[in-house]
Amino acid sequence: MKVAKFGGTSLANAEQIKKVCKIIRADQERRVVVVSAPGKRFREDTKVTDLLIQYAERFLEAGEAPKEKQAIFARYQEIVKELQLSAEVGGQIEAELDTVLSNQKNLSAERFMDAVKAAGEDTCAKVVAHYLRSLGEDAHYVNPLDAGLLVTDEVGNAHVLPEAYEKLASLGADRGITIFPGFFGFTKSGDLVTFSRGGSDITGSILAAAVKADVYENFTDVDSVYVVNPNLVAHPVEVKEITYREMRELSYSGFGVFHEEALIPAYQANIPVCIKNTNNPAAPGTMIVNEPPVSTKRVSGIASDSGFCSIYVSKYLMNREIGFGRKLLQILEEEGLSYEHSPSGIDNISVILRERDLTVEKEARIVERISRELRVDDVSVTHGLALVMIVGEGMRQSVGTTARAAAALAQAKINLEMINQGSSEVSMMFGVKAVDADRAVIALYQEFFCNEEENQPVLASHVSSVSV
Ligand SMILES: Nc1ncnc2c1ncn2[C@@H]1O[C@H](COP(=O)(O)OP(=O)(O)O)[C@@H](O)[C@H]1O
Ligand SMILES: N[C@@H](CC(=O)OP(=O)(O)O)C(=O)O
Repeated sequence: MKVAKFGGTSLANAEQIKKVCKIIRADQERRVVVVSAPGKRFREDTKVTDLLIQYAERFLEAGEAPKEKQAIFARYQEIVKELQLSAEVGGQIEAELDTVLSNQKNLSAERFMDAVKAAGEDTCAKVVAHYLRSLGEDAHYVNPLDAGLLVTDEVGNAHVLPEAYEKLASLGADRGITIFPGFFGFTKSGDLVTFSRGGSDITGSILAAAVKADVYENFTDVDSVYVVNPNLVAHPVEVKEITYREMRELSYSGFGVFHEEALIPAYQANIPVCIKNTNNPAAPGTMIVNEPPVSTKRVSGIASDSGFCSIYVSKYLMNREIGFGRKLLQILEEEGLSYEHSPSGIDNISVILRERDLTVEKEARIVERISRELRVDDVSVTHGLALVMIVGEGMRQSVGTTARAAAALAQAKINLEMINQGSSEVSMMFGVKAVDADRAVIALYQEFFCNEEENQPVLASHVSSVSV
């Protein structure tokens, strides 16, 4: 059995939904289908999820938001009309959507926001199920509450609870085609909570693990994952196969094509993931697998993400001071901050954080506490950083990758704020000024992918020899 997830771009309008349904009908193994909310129809368009957020913000501010509500209804009305669903079905779908948008009673502002956001996927799932039925298929919408998709109570950032998998397993035995809305689940007390943005990928992965699917197909709008963001480099090299570990690093570092948290459920259940194109389903796509291929390129991908800052701390003989690292991280913990990376030297350490988590007040308090409580020689904060990551299982087997990357960046006149090799040895991180990030990615792409000889395949670590 296959679990197929279709992203917002695949469901942006009636024409796209028709393509999606054709894909579902083309393979009887596609029995569990996860859908996102309609995405952008063209570059300047607004995703339905963003329209819903605008609506909820305005509603919470003014007690009503008729213009914003109409924009949402208009998207679904157009889809319902072009799919030639009956007026009765259209009316029912609209009434159910209206109930969610108008019902703020007994809900806190943040719960209302999550309920409204989730209505994008929920309504879309109902539309797709109705359309498939109009084509004669035995398709049914399933609500995550009834199915048992239990999640933590972290509004806008839920995580699946382990007991959800057992409950969701029975979806595999359901008759016909299950159409399941992505992006949200329910707490044990029955409150709706959404995953983080882009989280329909996570729903698909959870369902694939729960029903022990043969493959989790993730349909989007590109033929494959590319070694670099295709918005940055025209027609970059395609990735045919990539490991969970490489993809996790690259998703974390900015590959927007697949949510970074979506790999874990599939990985733990050993379900291969295939990224495919709704607009070109015949293309083989990219397989995300457990082991690297027998011969693997040293670099599998290059990504970058901005919005980081670094707290630099130096103190003579820091290496001899037992508990220094713990005390430093404890200050961050007490300020409610998680950290991303922490490169260190003998007398100094840097802690990299997401900038959005560090308010001006928190920063001042942290700097003051580090100076006073840890009696350091120097503490400073650098803002506006981007992390550029080169990732590849083959890096473990090859020497000189860091030197080549650093030389390529130097040649492009990009100043390195820091270098950090991931402990797994499949990634190398370069901290650069955010304004230099795109140039850095392009320079690294040219270094590792524009000269084939320079990125010759090396043997993967699990392979001791190849027979020819
Ligand atoms: N390395 C990459 N490979 C492929 N696509 C990428 C990569 N990095 C970023 N993207 C972008 O991810 C987009 C697909 O993700 P997204 O817009 O979230 O799709 P969906 O609506 O299907 O969820 C692509 O159109 C592409 O612009
Ligand atoms: N619609 C939600 C969840 C999602 O996964 O969307 P998409 O498949 O368009 O990335 C969002 O925009 O965040």
